[in-house]
Amino acid sequence: MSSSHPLGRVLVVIPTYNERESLPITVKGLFESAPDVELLVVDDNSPDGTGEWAEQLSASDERVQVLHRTAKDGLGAAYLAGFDWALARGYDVICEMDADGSHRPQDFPRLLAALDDESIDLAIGSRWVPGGSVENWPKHREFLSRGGNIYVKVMLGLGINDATAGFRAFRSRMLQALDLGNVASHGYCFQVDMSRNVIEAGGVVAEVPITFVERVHGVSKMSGSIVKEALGRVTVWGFQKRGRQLTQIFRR
Ligand SMILES: Nc1nc2c(ncn2[C@@H]2O[C@H](COP(=O)(O)OP(=O)(O)O[C@H]3O[C@H](CO)[C@@H](O)[C@H](O)[C@@H]3O)[C@@H](O)[C@H]2O)c(=O)[nH]1
Repeated sequence: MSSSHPLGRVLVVIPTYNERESLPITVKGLFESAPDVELLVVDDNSPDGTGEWAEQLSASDERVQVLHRTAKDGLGAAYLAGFDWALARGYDVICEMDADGSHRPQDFPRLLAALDDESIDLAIGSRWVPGGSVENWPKHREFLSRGGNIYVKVMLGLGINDATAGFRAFRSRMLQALDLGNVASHGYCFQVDMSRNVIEAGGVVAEVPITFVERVHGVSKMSGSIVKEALGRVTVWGFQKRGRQLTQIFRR
């Protein structure tokens, strides 16, 4: 299918694990807000039938494709599979969006519009910039997200306020310039990993304020191991960065 979107062919990748109730609402909202984009659902063999539902939709809507994976293997691996799929098919813009309704479809056109500026390589829908907000998010999650982003800022100095955000639009040329085979993060740390890779490759990031809404259906896949992975990797990347800086200073 060829899209008539002014930015070219735009693909939204939605990773799913047990989102049977949320996904139909999200997809309906997405196509109401942006009828000229395409959708790839990357499902990790959800026991609740999410993948089957997406497959049925795909049969009746040519804008929708489904990538079935055999088992739950984390958000990062699902997105990487989706990016590979999309890059092999020549999309111009590749987006990330959660299935659970946290990313409001009405914010999506504003997110994409950030790429109207040719110099922007990645647009991030951000909770932690002026105008951004969260609704009904449990206090401990807000604390974790705010605290995590402060830690990322201190350790990595990326200049991004919401480096863990999962509502994103990448220009494909940016993804092509990255070594995606080296991105090993499984959980939400994947978002920090991608932010870091984009900045280190010289990419330009814009943050667009969004309202992040706590899901109504289903449950978050957040876990202790996801937090541990993020803490561990960000700490290692931070020390590696400082090591590189020190080496440069001593070489002068
Ligand atoms: N295919 C697949 N999808 C997954 C997996 N784990 C999670 N997902 C999907 O990834 C999306 C986000 O997962 P949630 O578990 O709903 O995330 P959250 O708790 O709302 O977390 C939000 O905050 C994080 C921290 O700021 C963000 O990093 C994350 O993107 C999201 O916005 C959902 O569509 C969910 O089904 C997995 O192992 N496999």
